[in-house]
Amino acid sequence: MKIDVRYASHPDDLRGYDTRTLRDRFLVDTLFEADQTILTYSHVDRFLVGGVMPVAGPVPLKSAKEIGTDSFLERRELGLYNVGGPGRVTVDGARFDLDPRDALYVAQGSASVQFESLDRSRPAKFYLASTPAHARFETMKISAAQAKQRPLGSRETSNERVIYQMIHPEVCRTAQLVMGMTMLKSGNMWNSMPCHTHERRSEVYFYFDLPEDARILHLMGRPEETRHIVMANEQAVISPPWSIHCGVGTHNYTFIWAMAGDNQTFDDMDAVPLSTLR
Ligand SMILES: O=C(O)C(=O)C[C@H](O)C(=O)CO
Ligand SMILES: [Zn+2]
Repeated sequence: MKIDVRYASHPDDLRGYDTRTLRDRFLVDTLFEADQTILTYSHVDRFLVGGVMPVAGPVPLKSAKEIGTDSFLERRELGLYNVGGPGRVTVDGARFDLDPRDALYVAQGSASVQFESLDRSRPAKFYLASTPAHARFETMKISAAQAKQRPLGSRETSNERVIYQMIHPEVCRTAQLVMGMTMLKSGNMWNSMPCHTHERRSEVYFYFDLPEDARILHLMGRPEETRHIVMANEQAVISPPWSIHCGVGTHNYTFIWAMAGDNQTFDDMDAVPLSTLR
């Protein structure tokens, strides 16, 4: 298991960041390596994000000194998506088979979690997001068909997309974690534009379904002082509570968003008028 620790930063710090520093602080550039658990521990809302790609055999989810408990989920909850081939997650002996784009919420207090691929020639890739949890709720598998779907945007503004709210209070109860998937329609490149902030919550975006030679320009920073991070397929980016988070691709793509903080109110966003962006 590998864990990279990221500290929280003050918005004013961004003024002095060069490209390398910006990427080191916010970009999670590698999530999947065969039979490895690759995690990033962010001090922003104590988010843990990462990936597991089991190839040779099952991979267990282990705790670590950075997490500070005997088992990973002793004081945390976990949301995950399969973005690879067919896979299986076993939680305290209960098996959950996940097709591509299926999600699983794993309850706080679950003692053992194990990941495996059902077809070694097409390994499963599990994208994980975990946050501290004060209470235990039900472990639950959620497919895109069970999601609360919210179509948004238009072709004219190149942001026609569907938001699939999956680990969301109306679908699956959690202590604080809220997760979903946004799929852009073909020919549409912009996500989350017009953009927003929500100081009550922080967020992590994980981009996938992007061709290898395509890129996304992810925008972050305070609305009046923005920066961009050039991102490739299957990379994630941490958005502190003070930051906008939106992007434009050279091709359409899908992304998984995960939020944690003071509320679970998806629509509690502070819209940023385009005229104020700098
Ligand atoms: O496409 C979008 O717009 C989104 O998916 C927005 C994210 O869900 C988000 O940032 C929620 O706060
Ligand atoms: Zn947001």
